[in-house]
Amino acid sequence: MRTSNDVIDLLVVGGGTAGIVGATTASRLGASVVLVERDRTGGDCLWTGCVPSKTLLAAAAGASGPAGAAGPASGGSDFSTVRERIADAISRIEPEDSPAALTAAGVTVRHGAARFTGPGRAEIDGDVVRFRQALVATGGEPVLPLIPGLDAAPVVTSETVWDLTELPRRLVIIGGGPIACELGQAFARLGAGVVMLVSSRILPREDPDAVDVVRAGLARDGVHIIEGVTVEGVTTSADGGPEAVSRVQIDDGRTFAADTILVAAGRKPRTDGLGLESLGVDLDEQGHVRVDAMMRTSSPMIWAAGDVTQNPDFTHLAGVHASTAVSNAVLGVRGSVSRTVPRVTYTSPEVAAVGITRPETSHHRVRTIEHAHADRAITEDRIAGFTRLIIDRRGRILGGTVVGPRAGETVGELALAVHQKLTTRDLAGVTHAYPTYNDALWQAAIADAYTTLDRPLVRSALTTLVRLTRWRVSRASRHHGTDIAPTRSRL
Ligand SMILES: Cc1cc2nc3c(=O)[nH]c(=O)nc-3n(C[C@H](O)[C@H](O)[C@H](O)COP(=O)(O)OP(=O)(O)OC[C@H]3O[C@@H](n4cnc5c(N)ncnc54)[C@H](O)[C@@H]3O)c2cc1C
Ligand SMILES: NC(=O)c1ccc[n+]([C@@H]2O[C@H](COP(=O)([O-])OP(=O)(O)OC[C@H]3O[C@@H](n4cnc5c(N)ncnc54)[C@H](O)[C@@H]3O)[C@@H](O)[C@H]2O)c1
Repeated sequence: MRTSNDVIDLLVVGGGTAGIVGATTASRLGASVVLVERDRTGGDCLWTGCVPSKTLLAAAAGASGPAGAAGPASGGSDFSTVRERIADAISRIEPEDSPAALTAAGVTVRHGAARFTGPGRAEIDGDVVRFRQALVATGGEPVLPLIPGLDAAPVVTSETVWDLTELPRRLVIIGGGPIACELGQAFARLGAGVVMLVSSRILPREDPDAVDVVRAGLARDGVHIIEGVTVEGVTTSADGGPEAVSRVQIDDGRTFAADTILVAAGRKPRTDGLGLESLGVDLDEQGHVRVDAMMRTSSPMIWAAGDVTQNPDFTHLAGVHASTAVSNAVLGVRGSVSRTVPRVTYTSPEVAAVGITRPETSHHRVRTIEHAHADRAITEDRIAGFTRLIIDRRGRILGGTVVGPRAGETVGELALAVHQKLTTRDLAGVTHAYPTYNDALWQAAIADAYTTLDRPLVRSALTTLVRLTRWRVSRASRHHGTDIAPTRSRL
């Protein structure tokens, strides 16, 4: 065991989005920083998450599976093209997350698995490191539910699905969250037969009306969705391996054949074996590190960000939270993270949401613009969808949902409105370009702002203003000898 006498300002454990943003921010602020990564810097987002999944979706959009014009892209060569496209996207983004880029930003990168051994001390594969403060950014990993026979079946998760060299012919997906929906649709569009078995409904966090639109989109692409079921067991004729044919049984007795089973039934934090107990860091029942709004853990000088915490698993949140955590740590300030968190599921159509998505009191009102009334959607013949706002009695926008093409782009403006506590009058007063999809957001705001005109006080003030203006205009025109006043005033 080797011990360094240097005490570093910040030890960052994990080199995913949270670790990279945390380490580079702290270094920029002038701290001495060591980042430890046991595998590859870049983390889930780059290697097995956002980047490959969004590239897969983009590649599949051109294929359009059983229902689309282009027909199935089931040939091995087509799938290898898809794989190449994914590898290419990763390789183009990877340099930004590389050890070289981190080193250039002033961060010392160590390869190895870190473990805390006591206050201010950690071990990296046997070497002792001493630190003043630490950021825990070890992320999370897929949960494998306890289903009899699953361990002997040809199972992939979001970590291993990228290793498939052939397009599955019969893919059964266990789960119905964003991973299941995005990958399920992409594989169906590429030509795989896809069955999705979900214990809840799909996308349980989203507005049910929006989910209806997404569900119809998935079904149109050939995804067979069965919700509210329990997967009881899996039997496999061969012993794992790519040739294995499994049957997945659900609680009503039906079985579904699969050459590949994608388990996308939630994720769990990576906190086992980290030695957090030696520091007195509190974990929740699932093992997430508990953090407050300043990203402090229960142990002084230990901070955490990203999927390892109880906050939602999003790359944007991992980055923003890590930046807040290390700024607080290094500068001794007390910044808090915003509670306004947009999210997007990149199915076709996309569903995006921010803030509250349902009225929470009788004073909250809902404004919905169906995309059948949005001219851009009509011109593109993609009218399935809507833009919905939740508004308080003072007209402030509390949140909303957009489902339809490019919903993920519209939600940025909605997030700004929620974050800045803007009213529908504020939004209505901003000219939006025509015809765009976020024109629907503008229409919803205008429709709501107009309703304030119907309030008795506003109505009476407007009537008075109109009468006054009519009188002024008549008087001015008489003065200039261009009498346009009606012969009998309606005043
Ligand atoms: C299929 C899929 C699609 C996704 N799509 C999106 C999306 O479109 N948009 C979005 O916002 N989010 C998306 N996500 C979620 C997003 O990927 C994560 O929220 C994000 O990557 C979390 O970053 P992180 O830094 O917290 O963790 P990670 O990226 O998991 O990084 C943690 C790192 O810590 C390392 N590590 C763990 N333990 C140790 C240790 N003891 N010592 C040293 N190193 C250690 C790991 O090797 C890993 O590299 C997706 C996720 C998946 C799986
Ligand atoms: N576009 C994005 O931003 C994006 C994309 C992918 C993943 N992510 C992040 O990763 C997280 C994890 O995604 P996820 O899709 O794995 O999980 P999830 O926790 O969001 O959803 C899990 C789903 O699986 C179902 N399920 C759980 N156990 C089951 C079982 N035994 N049988 C059948 N169904 C079961 C649940 O009912 C739920 O529908 C997401 O919540 C999200 O934060 C984000």
